[in-house]
Amino acid sequence: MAERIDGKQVAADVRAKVGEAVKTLPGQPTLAVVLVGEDPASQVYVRNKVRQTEEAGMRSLHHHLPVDASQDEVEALISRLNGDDEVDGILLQLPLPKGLDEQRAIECIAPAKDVDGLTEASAGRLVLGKDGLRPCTPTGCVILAKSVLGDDLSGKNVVVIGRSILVGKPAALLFLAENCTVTIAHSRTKDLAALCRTADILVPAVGRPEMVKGDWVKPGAVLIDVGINRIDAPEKGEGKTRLVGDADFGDCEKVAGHITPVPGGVGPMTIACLLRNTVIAACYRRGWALPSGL
Ligand SMILES: Nc1nc(=O)c2c([nH]1)NC[C@@H]1CN(c3ccc(C(=O)N[C@@H](CCC(=O)O)C(=O)O)cc3)C=[N+]21
Ligand SMILES: [Mg+2]
Repeated sequence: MAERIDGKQVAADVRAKVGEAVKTLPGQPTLAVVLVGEDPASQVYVRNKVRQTEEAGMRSLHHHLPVDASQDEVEALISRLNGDDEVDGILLQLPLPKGLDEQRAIECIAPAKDVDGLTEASAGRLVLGKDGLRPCTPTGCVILAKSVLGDDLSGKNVVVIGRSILVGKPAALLFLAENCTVTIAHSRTKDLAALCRTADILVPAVGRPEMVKGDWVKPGAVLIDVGINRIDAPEKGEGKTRLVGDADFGDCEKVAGHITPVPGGVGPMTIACLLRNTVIAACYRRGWALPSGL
């Protein structure tokens, strides 16, 4: 039976390290969170981000625009935060309400404050192997893999399933930067199961509930499940739902060596890495030395 990787615990460890790092800095990093509209799930995420930012000893500013805010209003707020010397990081909560152009809005964020790592500048620096702000969920995947395999991932075969801008592509590049041998699988990949069985580290990130089965997994492999899918759960009662990953946990845990659960796996790491990026952004921008142990 696979050992469970406790993402909640690893995320708490990262946040504790961030908190320790913050104490050693000459000033207090500030994260500005921008929420547009009233999406209930986004409101929960934003509340968690604000709370955890403050728990790590940083300042958070919360900006809320109405659901009918125009593209110009969103971009004007971002420009103002770009120009505000107090602000180290800007998080534009996604998705934006219909009618707004997400990519254009993200592109307004000053690269130095891009704590989500989603601007063209951040993506370009990742491809070029330059230091910079890395996307949070993929960074969380690498940290989770290291939590069981140790810091040296060199030579590991990694299969990332999914090529999204937010997760799949940057995850592949981050594992490549760790000297892994990386394959990106996607909807046109032939014999996906056989390819997945070559993976020492398997990273499904497609948003398809329980797609990865036990016989896709190499015995002893590390399975980092990025999917967070809400599905009907009639066994819990009428109208009830539950969260599942992209891997069939009950099936895969019989084969894998280590496996992340959903919930409690990659999800909590995303926020922890956002806090970490806020410290990194503050240090780069203000010319502070990056604290060790981050
Ligand atoms: N600019 C931006 N950056 C983001 O990083 C971003 C975003 N927008 N919009 C929404 C998605 C989603 N996201 C999650 C963060 C934490 C959990 C998380 O902690 N999930 C818990 C379960 C939560 C539950 O029970 O619903 C877990 O997996 O254990 C999930 C999803 C960040 N996102
Ligand atoms: Mg695809």
